[in-house]
Amino acid sequence: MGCDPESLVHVLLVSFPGQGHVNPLLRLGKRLASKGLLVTFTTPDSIGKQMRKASNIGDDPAPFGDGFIRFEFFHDGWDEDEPRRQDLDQYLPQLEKVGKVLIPDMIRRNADRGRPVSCLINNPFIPWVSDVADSLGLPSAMLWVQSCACFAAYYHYYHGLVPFPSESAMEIDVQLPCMPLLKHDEVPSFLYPTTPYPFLRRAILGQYKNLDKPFCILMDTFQELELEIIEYMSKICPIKTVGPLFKNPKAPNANVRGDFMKADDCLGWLDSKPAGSVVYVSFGSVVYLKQDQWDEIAYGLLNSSVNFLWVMKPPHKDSGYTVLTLPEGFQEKAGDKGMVVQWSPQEQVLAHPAVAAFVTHCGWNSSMEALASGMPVVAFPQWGDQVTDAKYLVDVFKVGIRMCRGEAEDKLITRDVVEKCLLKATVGEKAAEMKRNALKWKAAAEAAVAEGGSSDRNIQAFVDEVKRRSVEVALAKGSKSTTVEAPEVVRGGAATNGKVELVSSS
Ligand SMILES: O=c1ccn([C@@H]2O[C@H](COP(=O)(O)OP(=O)(O)O[C@H]3O[C@H](CO)[C@@H](O)[C@H](O)[C@H]3O)[C@@H](O)[C@H]2O)c(=O)[nH]1
Ligand SMILES: O=C(O)c1ccc(O)c(O)c1
Repeated sequence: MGCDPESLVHVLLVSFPGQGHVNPLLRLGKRLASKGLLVTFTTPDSIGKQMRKASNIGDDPAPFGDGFIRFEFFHDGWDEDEPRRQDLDQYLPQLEKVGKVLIPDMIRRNADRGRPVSCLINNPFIPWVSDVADSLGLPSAMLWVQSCACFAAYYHYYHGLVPFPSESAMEIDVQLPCMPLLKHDEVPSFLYPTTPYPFLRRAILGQYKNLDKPFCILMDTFQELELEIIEYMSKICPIKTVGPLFKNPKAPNANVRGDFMKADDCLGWLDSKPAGSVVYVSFGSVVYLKQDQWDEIAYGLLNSSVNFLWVMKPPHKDSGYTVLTLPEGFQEKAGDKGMVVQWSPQEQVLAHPAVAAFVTHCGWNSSMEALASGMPVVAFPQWGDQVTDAKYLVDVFKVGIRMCRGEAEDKLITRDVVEKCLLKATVGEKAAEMKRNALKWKAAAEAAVAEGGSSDRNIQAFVDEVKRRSVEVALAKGSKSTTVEAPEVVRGGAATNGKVELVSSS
């Protein structure tokens, strides 16, 4: 292509500094860059420093497909070791105060260097980014990083459209349009009146206050996966599904990554294991289990005799969690059957033929990565959207079995239950059925992101719209515009809009 970054339409991606937020927004950035945009990714430098260290992020724009991606971090105004970052009720207002000054500064600096920004994109928890865009006369979009079902649940709660569990009726089921009936504990748990995390409810619902500002709500899901609810919510909000974002067929550049910690090398160990013989166990970046539950999982793994790869990430120093330990003699008993790491290269692990199943907390990134990798799951949700994702993985997508219902149940899952679930997910008819369904979702996910697929058409239409608006912005500002090619005609779809047929024994 041979063009220089300054000649491209420039979008600024602003991320909340959480792993589950950075990963999908950076993946979106790579997708947009591969379609010929200049993408700047920004988040506070407290996390930026960790990302630079873990992923060799350089200072120059990295070529990516037909475009470029570059990083620029900003200081959130607090000392490096400030513990208040762990308290969202304090940190989110601080981010807003600082960001409302520093993001416009960053945009002005870029304009001075011949890279005027044409559009801002944020993820949840930092809805003020669209206010910044508005104040500068720029369009904004938002990337929703959870399922459309959860988006709908929060939307209906926020607008009071259907009854949710309340202090006077704690255990009511919730019926949302175009969704299966959710039991009270399958609704995103931050909406329970008794949630220990009301600050997360406030953080998520903050986005809904500003939902009329972004011209587009991008989602890391795909049409075929959540067909009815996507169609329903699309009539209410300007939704474009663009997932699974971690699959980038046009530019699979694995070097640009957003990990906060360098992944331990476990792929060689996986290579040494027979196909379909390993269970991968990981609870994402924020969930931290109690020691007694950890012990039961440890014994369940040992007693089941399956090979396992287990992620045991260290807790954040200010999280208040005490460091988990493994039972005495665990590593010796496991021998070469088990590997314990602090952080894994999860995308590659899920794609590895040795892995048979994924014990997951059902964060949406992990859920999408599992579905799109054809990987059956054992659902171990704790809170938030995880309990809803678990319901979908098990009962709707039919790729999983349940090991627990969530933290709110306050129930110790014993080693016998862990062992039984591991065996059910790896051998026998149920395991085979889940694998068949998972492979169907993998194929559907690949079709969605392939050229002409539903997500590819949506991302192309979004890029075309950003280019069109960039001309308007430049005209309004009376400044010189970047060169904009005529928008490509949206191609006809190769993907079916039909349902993926699943097998089910229950
Ligand atoms: O050893 C590991 C463990 C995780 N990951 C990656 O880290 C991300 C984790 O994201 P997710 O599975 O969504 O979990 P959390 O980090 O816990 O995400 C938080 O944010 C998500 C988006 O809002 C929510 O869906 C979750 O419930 C919430 O816990 C994924 O991309 C994983 O591939 C690794 O690369 N290596
Ligand atoms: O979106 C969420 O549910 C969620 C909760 C806690 C986190 O730390 C996070 O990054 C996301």
